[in-house]
Amino acid sequence: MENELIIHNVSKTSATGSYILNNINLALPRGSRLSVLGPSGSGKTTLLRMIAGLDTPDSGDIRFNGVSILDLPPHKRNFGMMFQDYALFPHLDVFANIAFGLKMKGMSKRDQAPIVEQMLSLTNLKGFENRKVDELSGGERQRVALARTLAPGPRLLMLDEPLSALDRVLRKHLLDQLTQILSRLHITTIFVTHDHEEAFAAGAQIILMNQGKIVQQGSPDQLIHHPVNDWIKSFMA
Ligand SMILES: Nc1ncnc2c1ncn2[C@@H]1O[C@H](COP(=O)(O)OP(=O)(O)OP(=O)(O)O)[C@@H](O)[C@H]1O
Repeated sequence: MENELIIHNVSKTSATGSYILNNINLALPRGSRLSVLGPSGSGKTTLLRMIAGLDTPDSGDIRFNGVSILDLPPHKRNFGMMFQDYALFPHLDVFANIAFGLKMKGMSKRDQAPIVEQMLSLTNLKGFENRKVDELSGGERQRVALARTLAPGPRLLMLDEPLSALDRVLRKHLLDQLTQILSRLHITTIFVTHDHEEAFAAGAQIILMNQGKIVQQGSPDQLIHHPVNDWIKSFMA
């Protein structure tokens, strides 16, 4: 399958000279789902921010459909990113939250409506249009955030710890819901987490990061049964 996103020799160092990302190489086929797994501080969010255009590498290249995107500002990349805290607008209702990106694109309210309808149906939120976001449960907020991210039709979807704000008990259930929604979409997706179970459920391929490096890439089975070093063995245990 053709690779859609290519990350080539990407590195970034901090002001003190230590690596935040150390020679990252990655190729994602169109429609694939990748989980980025690693402990806190391993560089997962920085990698997403670079793909999104919110941060720039010191060296290396990021290409989408064969074209370098490093000079494109975030809004021109047409990628969707959902953050840990969802960053919803509490004073707006569900409809206005989902329509936000469409409004920013200058789309008329008339044209927004059918897209918002489609998103409400995809995320099982029909009937919630006029509810204020601060009256919703954590799981409902998560689905509003997903609907808002998907409404403008992004070419790539990035989810940064999408379950971390939720109750432990709810997580498994919501992870199932999230993966069901994603499997209906056929959109290339990158799912960042520090939780093995979430990583395995969300992506067919996993990259395991530590100290700014990809230490192993493979299927859940390869990571569990064939860890390439002792650090990975103990992290997976
Ligand atoms: N702009 C920056 N300048 C200096 N150091 C930075 C910068 N951005 C991130 N870092 C450092 O780089 C490392 C990687 O951070 P990053 O947020 O990417 O990790 P992470 O794997 O997403 O962690 P978490 O799971 O805690 O969110 C951390 O040690 C962080 O403190």
